[in-house]
Amino acid sequence: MKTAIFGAGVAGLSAAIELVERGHTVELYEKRKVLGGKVSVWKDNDGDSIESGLHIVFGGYAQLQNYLKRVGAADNYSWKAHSLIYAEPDGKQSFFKKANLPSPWAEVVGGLQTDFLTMWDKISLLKGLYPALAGNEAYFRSQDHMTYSEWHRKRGASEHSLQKLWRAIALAMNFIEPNVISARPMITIFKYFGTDYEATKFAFFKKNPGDSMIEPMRQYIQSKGGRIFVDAKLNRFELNSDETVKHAVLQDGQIIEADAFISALPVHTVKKIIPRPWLAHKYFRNLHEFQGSPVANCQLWFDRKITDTDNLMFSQGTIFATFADVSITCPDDFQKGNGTANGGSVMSLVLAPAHQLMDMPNEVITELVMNDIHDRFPASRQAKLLKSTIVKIPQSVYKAVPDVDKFRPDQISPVKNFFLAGDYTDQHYLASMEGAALSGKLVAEKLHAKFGS
Ligand SMILES: Cc1cc2nc3c(=O)[nH]c(=O)nc-3n(C[C@H](O)[C@H](O)[C@H](O)COP(=O)(O)OP(=O)(O)OC[C@H]3O[C@@H](n4cnc5c(N)ncnc54)[C@H](O)[C@@H]3O)c2cc1C
Repeated sequence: MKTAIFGAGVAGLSAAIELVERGHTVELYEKRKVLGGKVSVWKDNDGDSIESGLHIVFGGYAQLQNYLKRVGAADNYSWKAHSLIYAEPDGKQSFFKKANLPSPWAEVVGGLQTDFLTMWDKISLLKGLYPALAGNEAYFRSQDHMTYSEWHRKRGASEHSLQKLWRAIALAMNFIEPNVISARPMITIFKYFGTDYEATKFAFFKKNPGDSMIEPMRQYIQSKGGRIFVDAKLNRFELNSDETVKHAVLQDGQIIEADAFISALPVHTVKKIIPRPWLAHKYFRNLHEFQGSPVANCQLWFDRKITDTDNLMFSQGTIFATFADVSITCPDDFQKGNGTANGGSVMSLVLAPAHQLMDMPNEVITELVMNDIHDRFPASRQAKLLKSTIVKIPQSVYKAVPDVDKFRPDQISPVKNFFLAGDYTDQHYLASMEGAALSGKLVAEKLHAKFGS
């Protein structure tokens, strides 16, 4: 059984791992020179690692961690202290620290001790968010018709906690505001956050996601006989008379024959390559319901440390939503002696919401970022900025807006030899590395069940 997979992000790589292990002949085609998709990392001319985006592994990412173990990368990430850290003006920090108790007491006691919420915030949150903590999947799905802001206000939770606490979470999860994101993913996260201590721990890759995860995945797939081609852009599918795929055609005209074809492309690309006859199926037409979230990642190299925080940070009222000093959190890469790093901070910052940044010159964006950095990290005012980079992704993960969840497609399509994988396909996580990993597992299991090896 020969399977051709298009797209070497986490979804395509995960599907390849599963299929080579089941004895399939696997060929993986990636349009870029670098693997990993939204998790990709490459070196610039100075030898510095440039990330598509700062990436965190959550304790609840069981499937992703399973793959990291299988490919020999279980020691390539490290857990950080279990708290949400908010960078405040003038270098202050506020914390939501989980207490050392079983859930939900860890969260209740931690929440009550939090200094950046008022007593009214805390009481209204406890009362207002209860249905989320007690809810199940059916309840979460039933709330998908409204935005998170609507849900929050309807539950009587305070406006201050919405802006202070949950706005940062919405921006971190999906790069969109709470009055845009659906209530469903947010309250699903509350459930995890409020009831499962382990699920909400987070870890950083010791080097970067490329070296610590994508490279071991590549090596593993190739060691099992899988073949990976880069600079290999899928152009189109040509069909048999029964509308199954006859073969795929790459941009350079090369024809790819296989028994089964998996698209592990981002949803905005899949929409462009779906052959016209397939649009007779609602399954394929539904893909047009998805829009990508714009996001940008900024990296700043300083000549000295501007923070000593070894963890993810959030902030409100800044151009960046989540960020970290990767010279501290990812010590095996962004440290003294590597490229531009000279012992100073290397800030990696996710800029969101980012729609207004997509056409802005990078120098202007860097200036805006630096203003906020000076405000949140006063030590940076004495530091010299050695270098900055910006990566813009106009269409990253799909926008989890109200009523879009129901359009997430199953991995099995109505076309007998064509399958979908990707973080946007139907699995129980939002678009994320775990969602992509789950989609890769599901597509391989379903394909294998249908065809065998
Ligand atoms: C800034 C940022 C920060 C993030 N932070 C986190 C985080 O902390 N934790 C987390 O879990 N998730 C995070 N995510 C989300 C996570 O990166 C994605 O959900 C996940 O990586 C998506 O994987 P995927 O394989 O579904 O898609 P992709 O990564 O988009 O992979 C698709 C692949 O298809 C390739 N491709 C496209 N067109 C073609 C073509 N025509 N032919 C061949 N190949 C093609 C692409 O180059 C790409 O390699 C973040 C995302 C961004 C952008």
